[in-house]
Amino acid sequence: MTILATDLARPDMRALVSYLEHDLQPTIVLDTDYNIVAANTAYQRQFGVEGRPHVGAKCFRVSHQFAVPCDQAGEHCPMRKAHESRLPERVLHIHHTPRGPEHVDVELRPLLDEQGEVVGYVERLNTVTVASAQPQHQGLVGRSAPFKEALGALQRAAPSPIPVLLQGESGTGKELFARALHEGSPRAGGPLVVVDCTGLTETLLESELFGYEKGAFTGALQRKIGLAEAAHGGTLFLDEIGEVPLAMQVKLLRLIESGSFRPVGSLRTVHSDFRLVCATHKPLKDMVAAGSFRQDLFYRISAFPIRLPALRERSDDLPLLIDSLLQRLAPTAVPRIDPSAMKALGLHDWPGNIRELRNVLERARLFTDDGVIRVADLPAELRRETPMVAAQGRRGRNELEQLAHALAVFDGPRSELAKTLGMSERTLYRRLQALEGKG
Ligand SMILES: Nc1ncnc2c1ncn2[C@@H]1O[C@H](COP(=O)(O)OP(=O)(O)OP(=O)(O)O)[C@@H](O)[C@H]1O
Repeated sequence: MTILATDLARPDMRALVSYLEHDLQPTIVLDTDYNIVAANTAYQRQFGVEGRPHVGAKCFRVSHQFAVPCDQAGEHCPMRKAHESRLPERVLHIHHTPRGPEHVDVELRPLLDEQGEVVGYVERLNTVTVASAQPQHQGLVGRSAPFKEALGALQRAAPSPIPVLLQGESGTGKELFARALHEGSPRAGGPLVVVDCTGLTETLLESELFGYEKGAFTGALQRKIGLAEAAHGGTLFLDEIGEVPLAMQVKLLRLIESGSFRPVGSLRTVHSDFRLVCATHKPLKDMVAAGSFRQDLFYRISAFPIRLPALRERSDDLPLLIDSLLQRLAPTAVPRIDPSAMKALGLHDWPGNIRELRNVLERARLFTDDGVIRVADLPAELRRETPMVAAQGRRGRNELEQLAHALAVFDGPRSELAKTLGMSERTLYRRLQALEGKG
């Protein structure tokens, strides 16, 4: 461990530093003037550049490339707070690292002298692996303040068994967050079982969730284990829990409270040990007031609510999300977006959130033939929002030509193509006929 010759190099501090050297977590020691005075090997390995451990440098310069402390640059500074409270502080920051920007969970502990004065700090850094601040082929990406707030909450909840309720509009990434919670938890090695509660009748939900015995009902030709049992040792994710019929809610409550249930047509009680994560886009509290959602169930599932921001609240993330989604849609030839199209995307309200963004990009990719997405490749409602921009649309290529191009490059069933192009299958069929008539 490298130590700078300062006050913190006193014998007692040397003892502390030698202790930290054995920490597998990247750890640094800071003085009260933001100087890094010692860094353990784990830190040097993860954050050092070409063997330079950053000792002697200011923490805000190393981690953020700021010229001033974080709080003066609009970031939350844990040092300022720890100095006042004399207590440990934890905060999620985006740090500049040799691998580019990364989400880092920063834990700062003040070091106090005999008089209780703060003489320095120990900072432990934990790189967040379940989300990325750079374009990524999979998983959660984001770096805006509302995204960081949700991610910070996820980081807090993940290690504990507490039930989490993910609340957000459709397409905001509730399922991805549930996956990240599972992956960040001690149950990551166990199963993640997703149950979509939409459109299921009470009987169907019950047999799906609890399983059934052979002969329990017509069509039950053999015994089937339920999803609650399949989640044993892992996470049970109940998506759209607001859709669960009232009559079924009491059985769900029993399952959550005791971890026990009876498969349909069975006398035996099965026990399953799972961590519960639920999601909804519905206002459950209002539903409780209206009598359509049980209050006791609501309190059971909402011990740790996390609100996922709508895409329009995190428009700073749009370029990063677009880069990531394009990499995912076309990994071998990632299309570019021209500035006017980018502007049009930025002006849209995104009621369907990231799912809508993904569909728009997928559609646009099918319409571009030179690898550059332009305003003309965007759906009409996005073009309408930017009449000026739309007027600059490149080609007079007619709709049938665009369709012919989409057909040539789309690899999948026609029903999917219709969905991607935002038209009904009938409309697609009619246009295809027109195309054939032309050819
Ligand atoms: N932060 C994110 N980074 C990258 N991709 C994301 C992010 N959030 C969502 N997505 C993508 O957006 C799409 C919708 O996400 P997801 O299905 O998780 O949303 P949802 O909130 O569960 O939707 P619904 O309520 O309709 O079930 C998926 O393709 C997902 O991969």
